[in-house]
Amino acid sequence: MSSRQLLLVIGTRPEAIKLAPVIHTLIERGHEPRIALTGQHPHLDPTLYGLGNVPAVRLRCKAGPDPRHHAELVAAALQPELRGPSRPDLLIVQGDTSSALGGALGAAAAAVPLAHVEAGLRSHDLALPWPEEGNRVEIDALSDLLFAATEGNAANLREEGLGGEIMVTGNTAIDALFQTLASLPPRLLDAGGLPRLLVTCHRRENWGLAFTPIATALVELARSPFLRIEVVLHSNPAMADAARMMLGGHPRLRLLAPLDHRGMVAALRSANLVLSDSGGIQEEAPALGIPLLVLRSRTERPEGIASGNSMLVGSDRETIVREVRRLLDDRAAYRAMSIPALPFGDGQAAPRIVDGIEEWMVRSGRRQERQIA
Ligand SMILES: CC(=O)N[C@@H]1[C@@H](OP(=O)(O)OP(=O)(O)OC[C@H]2O[C@@H](n3ccc(=O)[nH]c3=O)[C@H](O)[C@@H]2O)O[C@H](CO)[C@@H](O)[C@@H]1O
Repeated sequence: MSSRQLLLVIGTRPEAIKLAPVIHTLIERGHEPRIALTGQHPHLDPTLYGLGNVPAVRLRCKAGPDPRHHAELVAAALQPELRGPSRPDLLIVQGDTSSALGGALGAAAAAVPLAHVEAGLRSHDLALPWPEEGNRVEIDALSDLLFAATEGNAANLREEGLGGEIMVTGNTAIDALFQTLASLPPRLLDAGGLPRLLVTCHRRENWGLAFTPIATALVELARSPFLRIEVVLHSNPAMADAARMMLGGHPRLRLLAPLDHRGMVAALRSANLVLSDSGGIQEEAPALGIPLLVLRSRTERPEGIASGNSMLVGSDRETIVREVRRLLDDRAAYRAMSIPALPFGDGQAAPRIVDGIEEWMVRSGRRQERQIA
């Protein structure tokens, strides 16, 4: 079975975090996967995710202002890989980036079967977030294998009547979270320390001027000497520059350079409250039992809200300030949001995904044998 070729597309940090458990499981089971690094995050270092020894092809497709154009660049740059002597039997993409869409378009053009990890996420609004919602819809429609993280995600796919095979696996974000947690030293109790508010913000709808109400809310919250606020900057300069300009130099607002996954999980684990528009953090915070206020007006991850761990606050200054203060003042409301829950998976998504891939390979091998006979 290991002679079958598997190629996984990775463009950004979250794709590396979420595909690493799948790649490690494939290797443990004797497969020899390869990765295609698209260049969307140009400084992405595979060694940080334990992927240093995985054969990699670098596509060098820098992301520009037009994500569709980037997807098309990735699709074109993949063609020699998809049509040459190392043509994969299956191309695997994850999530909703333009790299993932590029992988899917490239696979379709070269008639290479496609698997989508984290299929079926839907906000049901193409603008929120743009372009990710449209990317997901398009990738799912092109996929032969659809690995849905939750039953809700699978139901979204069934409603669309797609042709691919659907399997509910959990999200590999939770596998990665548990693995990273296991590598951290035990948490020291910060007895008597000030409550910590951890903030991340990078969605396109919060870029530039749209970040102003969020920044104003943080400055207002920072008036309290009884709160520590830490803002983790994103590697995207558009976001980091806006945050530095609007928040830099404030004595009670610490701006942190982007963290590696260990650093981020450690920061999440020791926060009292998180404010974020990140998809991955919406999955991780409930598992850690850290209340999360989501800086978006809609989410494709309603499971975190249903489990009581997160709440949508959008980007309205007043709502953000009110909800942060309420949770810090109202012990019962805080406690209700801090019960750890696993609505996105139990940490065993990668073995289920690899089971699905192996079963699919056996079936497709039989189909090919029948065609030859
Ligand atoms: C619309 C949407 O929701 N799209 C998502 C988008 O990604 P995102 O919004 O989740 O992106 P980020 O917030 O950058 O990443 C999150 C991960 O990064 C870790 N992290 C964070 C800050 C840091 O300084 N250091 C870190 O290590 C963090 O703990 C977490 O694991 O693309 C993914 C791939 O396709 C999709 O899966 C996913 O739907």
